[in-house]
Amino acid sequence: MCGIVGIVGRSPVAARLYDAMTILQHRGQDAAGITTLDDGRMRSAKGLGLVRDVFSEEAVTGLTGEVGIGHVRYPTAGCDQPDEAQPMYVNSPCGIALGHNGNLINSERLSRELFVEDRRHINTESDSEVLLNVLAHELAGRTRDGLHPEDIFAAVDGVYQRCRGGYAAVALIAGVGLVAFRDPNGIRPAVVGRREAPEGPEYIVASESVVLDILGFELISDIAPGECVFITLDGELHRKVSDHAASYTPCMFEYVYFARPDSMIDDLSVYKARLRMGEALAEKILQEWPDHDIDVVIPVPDTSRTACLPLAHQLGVKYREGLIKNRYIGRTFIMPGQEARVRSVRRKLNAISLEFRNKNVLLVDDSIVRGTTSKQIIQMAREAGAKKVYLASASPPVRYPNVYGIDMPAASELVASGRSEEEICRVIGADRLIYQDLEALEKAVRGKNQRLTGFDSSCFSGEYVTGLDEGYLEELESRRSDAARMQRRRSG
Ligand SMILES: O=P(O)(O)OC[C@H]1O[C@H](OP(=O)(O)OP(=O)(O)O)[C@H](O)[C@@H]1O
Ligand SMILES: NC(=O)CC[C@H](N)C(=O)O
Ligand SMILES: [Mg+2]
Repeated sequence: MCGIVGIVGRSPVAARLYDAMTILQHRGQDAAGITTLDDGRMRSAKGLGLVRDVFSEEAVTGLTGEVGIGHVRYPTAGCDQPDEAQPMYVNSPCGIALGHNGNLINSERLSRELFVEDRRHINTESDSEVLLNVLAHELAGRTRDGLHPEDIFAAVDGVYQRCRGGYAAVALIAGVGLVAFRDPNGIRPAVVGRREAPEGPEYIVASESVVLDILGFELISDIAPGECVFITLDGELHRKVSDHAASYTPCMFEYVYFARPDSMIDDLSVYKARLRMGEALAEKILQEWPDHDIDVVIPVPDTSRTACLPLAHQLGVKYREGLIKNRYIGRTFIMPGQEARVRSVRRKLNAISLEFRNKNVLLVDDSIVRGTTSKQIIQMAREAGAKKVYLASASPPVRYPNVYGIDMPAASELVASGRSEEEICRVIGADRLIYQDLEALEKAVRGKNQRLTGFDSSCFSGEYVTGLDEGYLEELESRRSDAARMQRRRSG
């Protein structure tokens, strides 16, 4: 997953973009970048690593301008090359910089088309470079007397017709303004907000509403599926939903794991959704296992905490923080490479023995993906003296790859792929394993929201809202599995 932000301000924006990116850091830890626009000139700085490592104070000060965009990256295409860091830039038909969250499922074909038909050269393996070039090509036919809102909307319509997949993007167009758009199914999230500055209104676009809270902007709304938001350099806001809008199916994994709990996505509080996930899971446990012998409920920090508290409450069992997290180690799931992920779990989590010794413990996690975390913490719980170790997951078994912006491309790496729940339980070494049902999860997340068509729950159900070309998943696995990546690295 990646994080995007864009601001059309009335005073320099670089420091605010920097702050926004630190707020979105949980969405991508591999690379970060900012591009600003100052008097027709784009200024850019980007690099590999966390936001605080990429930007010195001088670097931020050098990014002058009252309009700009920022990006934090967690790759789903290409790898961790510096030239794949975003925002990316093209200079034809005018200066355009773009930051993208998501993943295109037809980028190979588009890349060939761009080369052969549109005479554009793609220089990296990044699908975001493809998206940027499609946008640039669509704008190119429409720049006769400058770019007006209708031209921008028509160009983004062209993007919707050509680009399949999940995408929320923010682009800066020199001399024109800031453009943001969201894929026709609304898979990836994006919101727009406003703030009254003494000099006039300022606008912001971001992946998550928490950025607006902290930077003092009012949330106007989510960007709708298939909607384009265009803010001119004078601070005029234009919006249009395309006829190509298809469904309203945000990514379920945002609510389960990715987003911060203090964000609102598509009118749903992530925090409340997680509380309801915990309640629903408790109901299932009580139904299937009324005579359970759980002595204590312990969350696997951080993300599962919100769901774990109401779960323990509903079971009538003590909630204890028995696993302590080292706050200086980032999210392990989004680290590149299985080796790094395995090492990090142990360095990141440690058990407080007295909460485990001679007890039947229920560990609660938000999700079990590769099983990296669960295998290790179950072992840790046993070493700390637990009598029985049970595990509950607030989401169903992850059996299918994600193709819309979360880097789980290979079914063979998912611990639940092709396995029954009993087999998974054995593999991770638990005494009992309880998963949330998909129907209960969707009900818990949706709450009373009637606007959504449903969710993209493909990693749980294997049903992909955009449909997939025959052989796509096999090709993705052969290109992006951990083994394939290691092999590529070894052969230079
Ligand atoms: O089965 P796995 O492949 O291990 O993936 C699932 C785990 O990874 C995530 O935690 P992570 O450490 O990334 O972040 P968190 O601190 O936000 O929970 C998630 O919350 C699960 O704990
Ligand atoms: N996780 C994401 O949103 C990744 C964006 C883009 N596909 C990249 O690899 O840079
Ligand atoms: Mg976790």
